[in-house]
Amino acid sequence: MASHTDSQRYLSTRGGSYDFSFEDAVLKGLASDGGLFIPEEMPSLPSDWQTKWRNLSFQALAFEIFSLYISPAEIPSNDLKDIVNRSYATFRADDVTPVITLDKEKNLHLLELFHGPTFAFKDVALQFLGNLFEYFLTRRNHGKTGKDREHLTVVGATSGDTGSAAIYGLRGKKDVSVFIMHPKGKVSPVQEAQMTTVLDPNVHNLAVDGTFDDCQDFVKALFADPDINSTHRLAAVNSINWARILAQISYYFASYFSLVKSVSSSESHPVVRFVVPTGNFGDILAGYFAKRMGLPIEKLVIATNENDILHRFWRTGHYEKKPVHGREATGGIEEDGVKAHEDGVKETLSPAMDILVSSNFERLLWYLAYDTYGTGSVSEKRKTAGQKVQGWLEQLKSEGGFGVESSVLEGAKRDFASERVSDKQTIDTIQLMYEATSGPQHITSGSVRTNGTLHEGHYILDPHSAIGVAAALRSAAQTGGARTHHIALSTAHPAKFANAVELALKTQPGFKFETLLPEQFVGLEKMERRCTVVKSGAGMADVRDIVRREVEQEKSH
Ligand SMILES: Cc1ncc(COP(=O)(O)O)c(C=O)c1O
Ligand SMILES: N[C@@H](CCOP(=O)(O)O)C(=O)O
Repeated sequence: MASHTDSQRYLSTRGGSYDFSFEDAVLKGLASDGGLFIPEEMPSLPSDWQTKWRNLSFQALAFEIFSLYISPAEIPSNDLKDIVNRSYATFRADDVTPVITLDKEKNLHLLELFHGPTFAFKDVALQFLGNLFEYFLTRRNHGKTGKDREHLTVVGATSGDTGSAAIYGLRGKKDVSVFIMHPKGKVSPVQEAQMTTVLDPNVHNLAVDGTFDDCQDFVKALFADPDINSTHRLAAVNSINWARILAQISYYFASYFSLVKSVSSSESHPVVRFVVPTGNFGDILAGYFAKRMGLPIEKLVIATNENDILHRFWRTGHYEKKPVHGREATGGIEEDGVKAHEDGVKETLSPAMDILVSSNFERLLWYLAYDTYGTGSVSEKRKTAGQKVQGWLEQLKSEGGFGVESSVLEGAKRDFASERVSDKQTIDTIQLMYEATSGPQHITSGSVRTNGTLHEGHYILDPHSAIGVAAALRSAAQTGGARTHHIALSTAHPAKFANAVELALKTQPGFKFETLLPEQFVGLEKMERRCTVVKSGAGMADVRDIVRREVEQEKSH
């Protein structure tokens, strides 16, 4: 086990690229063998963490957690504290990620993660990552001028939220250009406006004629391309970047402490399930790290929309882009009566989760392989895990899917459960929660904010958060409700998703969507925009040309 001051090293999930420092892992983003970085050691918590950390502020808690992964030799403690404090000073909530109680009888709580600059959970990690990039570059470029200065070309893919959070985390930062690809016409109007109205010269939006997965494939292809890598230093802002996962671990601990402090003394060790609306598997993976580190989480519940590759994996042990009939317990028809879609990604009312292949699932696969197949020394176990992951991902690429042995699936089920929530159930849940919360008295712990999520005392969920709440209610029914606390992660503000919210609430007396709009969104749609279109049929080389051209133009100004 690593201690507080050891230098944590990072390895690749595909077996290669060992022995990177935190700085290398953050600046490289993706390992050169195509794998994702994970820490060599799962750090152990201090023996007195429950008492020592219980009353810390969010910032102080984040600092303690980050210090288990980043040695002071890499980032001196005072510098790390300063980075953390600056990252969360931009949040509108003093406690950064408050917890509220939606249903006291059912012990259903909501972890509000949308109080950052772009009103989505991504801000928690991307404010931090933006400041980290700046810190490393300032240090590397000290005393350098002109061409000697290191310049980062950040490339990211978004289904709507990562893009604006990355742009807000990096706009105007010296020595950084940021390129964000979004699927054209498939993000919400507010999300599109949030990204494309940022006119700082270092911000470049690309609208790709395709899906989020096409954007994510372009990002991975650019990282694998020797040509662009010989001229540009690429960096990642998606959750393939380890720092994204690390930053998200904090709120699992913070919300656990909020809960412990709010429950009665007879429940000093409450049974807790976290329910996470899931797409790229980054958010829930941070919960998995928290659990492996020692946070007492009974289960992590994956909540998918109708793009349900992960839910099908937990049901069948097969990770397949297309559902394979006969493998589904119900022959392709889920128990909720919704037929699994046949091809590609489906456009749903929760667009930020319209993802076919979840990039961070690879990190979990590595741990499952390590725990299931590892024998011999630690390095032999790591090697075997890397080989297994490599084999599964090759199969995913060549055959569109792979299956795992039952022992691997059992390992996955030990820590996770899964639920799939249809569009109809999403709408029903927004309605249900609106009607069930008829006044602020229903929200009994944490700080209730007048940030637009309440309308005359009724709580308004965004569609992604509604998926988490729907899954939490099902899980509560299965676990016998009250004994288990469910903390559902609320990942975005409802004002970002007019379509679903209006659909759900248009018949509610007196409801007007405009009243939800935070002042930051008012008039956004009329502002000047800048965006380059990547036409259908374009390849990685076309995107590479755009990146080269726009970086050149930016530098010449
Ligand atoms: C609002 C919202 N909820 C949930 C998710 C899913 O999170 P993850 O991709 O980390 O699984 C995303 C994006 O991915 C999102 O933007
Ligand atoms: N839902 C995300 C998709 C990208 O996920 P990431 O967490 O890997 O950046 C988005 O909103 O862009």
